Amino acid sequence: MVYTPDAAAQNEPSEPQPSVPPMVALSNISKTYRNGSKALVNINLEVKRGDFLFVTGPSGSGKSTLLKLLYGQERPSEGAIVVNDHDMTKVRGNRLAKLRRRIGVVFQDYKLIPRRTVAENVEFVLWAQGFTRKEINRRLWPTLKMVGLQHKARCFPDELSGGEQQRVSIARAVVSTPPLLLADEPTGNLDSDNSMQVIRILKKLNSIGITVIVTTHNEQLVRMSNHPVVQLYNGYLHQVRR
Ligand SMILES: Nc1ncnc2c1ncn2[C@@H]1O[C@H](COP(=O)(O)OP(=O)(O)OP(=O)(O)O)[C@@H](O)[C@H]1O
Repeated sequence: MVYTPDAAAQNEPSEPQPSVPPMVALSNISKTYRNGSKALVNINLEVKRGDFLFVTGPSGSGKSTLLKLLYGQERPSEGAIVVNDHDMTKVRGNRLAKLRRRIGVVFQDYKLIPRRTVAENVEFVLWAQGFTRKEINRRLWPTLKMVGLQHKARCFPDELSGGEQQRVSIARAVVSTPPLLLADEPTGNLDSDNSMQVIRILKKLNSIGITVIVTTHNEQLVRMSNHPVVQLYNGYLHQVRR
């Protein structure tokens, strides 16, 4: 899977080329929820293919809303969103479902299936996408190894620590080698050692060419890295570090 040459080549980071469209482009995006809550105001943001971006900001500043717009769970009230060459304001139904398979998503609360083992949780994504048994096996083990959990394959989620559960959810998000990975507060429930481990894995995935966008309010994690940072504050976006 992620570490085989073919998968890596598929996502290979490339030199900046003016003709290559960005992975994510938001133009004048605003989002007001039905109750009148203004979550995002006039956001302009471009994320190039192969980039690693931190989105920071206090609670309620619009971080999760931004990611929800990127994977099509919410629609903007105004503006244009293009993700991996698709206009997210227009896609619906089956096309949206298909598009979402090309976006890995990691959540703060893991969202694992409780009665399925680690291996089954990760395999499930591939089954749902119609992969063959042979291909599932080919992808499963390198992915579990990448997150350091091959020895926990037969465990159930409630037999794992929080950090391990989060690593399963990362494995599940990337086992189908999506070109884009969104992680919404992936370290929110973890201590600092586990947080660092999660960020290291995300960086490793980025190094093989996956575009990664991570939201966090953990300033320490952001300071320890040299990746670009944007900050949301009351729905407004500011560039903090390029
Ligand atoms: N489904 C919803 N309906 C109405 N308002 C919402 C909804 N989801 C979020 N909001 C509001 O939109 C604003 C931004 O919320 P969002 O969850 O995007 O912030 P956040 O930065 O991710 O916060 P946190 O760090 O606490 O998760 C908040 O004021 C929130 O109350």
